[in-house]
Amino acid sequence: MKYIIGIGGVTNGGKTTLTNRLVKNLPNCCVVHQDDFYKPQDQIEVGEDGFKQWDVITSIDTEAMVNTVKAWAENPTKFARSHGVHVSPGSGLVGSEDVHVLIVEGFLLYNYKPFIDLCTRKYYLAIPYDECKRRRSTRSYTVPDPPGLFDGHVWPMYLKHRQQMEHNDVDVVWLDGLKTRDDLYNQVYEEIQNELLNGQNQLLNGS
Ligand SMILES: Nc1ncnc2c1ncn2[C@@H]1O[C@H](COP(=O)(O)OP(=O)(O)O)[C@@H](O)[C@H]1O
Ligand SMILES: O=C(O)c1ccc[n+]([C@@H]2O[C@H](COP(=O)([O-])O)[C@@H](O)[C@H]2O)c1
Repeated sequence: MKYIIGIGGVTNGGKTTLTNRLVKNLPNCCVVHQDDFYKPQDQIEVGEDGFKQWDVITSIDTEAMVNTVKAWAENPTKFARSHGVHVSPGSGLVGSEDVHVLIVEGFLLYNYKPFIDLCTRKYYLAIPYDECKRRRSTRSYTVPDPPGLFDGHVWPMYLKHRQQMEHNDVDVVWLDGLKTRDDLYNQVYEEIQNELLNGQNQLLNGS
């Protein structure tokens, strides 16, 4: 059985922190990071505002990302092994080779329908403006933020994409990124485990 879990939401909402912990603890779990699909820097457009437009969907090779997710779905065992993920042998119960989980983590996951359609469950981490700006100011990206980028580009694009997602009625599970790391992890881990158990029970009951 295969489960694709999206961990989306605002920049610095805690997506990577939550993802890293889930990946360590879920059975046969692989991960895809949306940031790894950024187009080369010279292909990132400069907007009328003078900023490089990092926070728009066209800056990401979404097709390549979806193809990677599909490659996992075609053969999760092969994908896991080629990405150094240990695959546990088993009998069909949770924790066995028959259960495979892929976590896809990124800030613009739910504005691209081909990806939305692949997801079993879609989480969305949100934090308020002040906290987001504070966390972002301590972060160093491969390309450092120029002065004014957060207020001039990052936050307005976040609001725009979030509105678009809500307008399209994407059925996300909202997560309050102000909760502690432990609380977030425990909530999401438990929900995913329940989903895996339900899937196993349905299989055992033949439904
Ligand atoms: N639940 C949390 N509470 C407080 N700080 C957090 C929490 N989760 C992550 N952080 C911190 O916020 C920053 C961004 O976290 P990260 O997981 O990299 O976010 P994202 O992947 O969403 O950009 C890091 O400094 C991280 O330690
Ligand atoms: O990863 C990169 O190469 C990169 C280069 C420039 C900027 N970024 C920023 O990465 C942010 C998304 O990643 P994250 O982990 O903060 O959700 C987004 O807000 C971009 O402005 C990321």
